[in-house]
Amino acid sequence: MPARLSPEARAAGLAALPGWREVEGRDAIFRSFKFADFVAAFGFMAQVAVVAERMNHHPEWFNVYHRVDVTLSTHDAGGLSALDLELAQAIDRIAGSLPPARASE
Ligand SMILES: C[C@H](O)[C@H](O)[C@H]1CNC2=NC(N)=NC(=O)C2=N1
Repeated sequence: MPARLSPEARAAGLAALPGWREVEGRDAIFRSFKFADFVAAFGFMAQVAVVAERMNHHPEWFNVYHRVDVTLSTHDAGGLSALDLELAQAIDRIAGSLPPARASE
């Protein structure tokens, strides 16, 4: 069973994930992504799904058109664990490998 991060580990982990923010009133982190279009957003979700399944650690997410909102927390630990930091890093790598949304969007 994954353990919740200590305050020090949490602070260090979040410092290494500048695109993510803490969720108000919940021990979780959040990031919103925008992609070139719906197919790119879905391709992102498909790639993340493979990593999440391999880790047995799954995101809470919402998709509308080219946007994907991702929330990470470890349900079994009741808050943030190292698995969330690891999955967030993997998610950022996948998102960074895809074409970004046009600046106007
Ligand atoms: C039974 C299964 O291994 C557990 O429910 C796993 C699945 N994926 C999970 N994902 C997340 N985010 N938190 C969990 O505690 C978790 N637990």
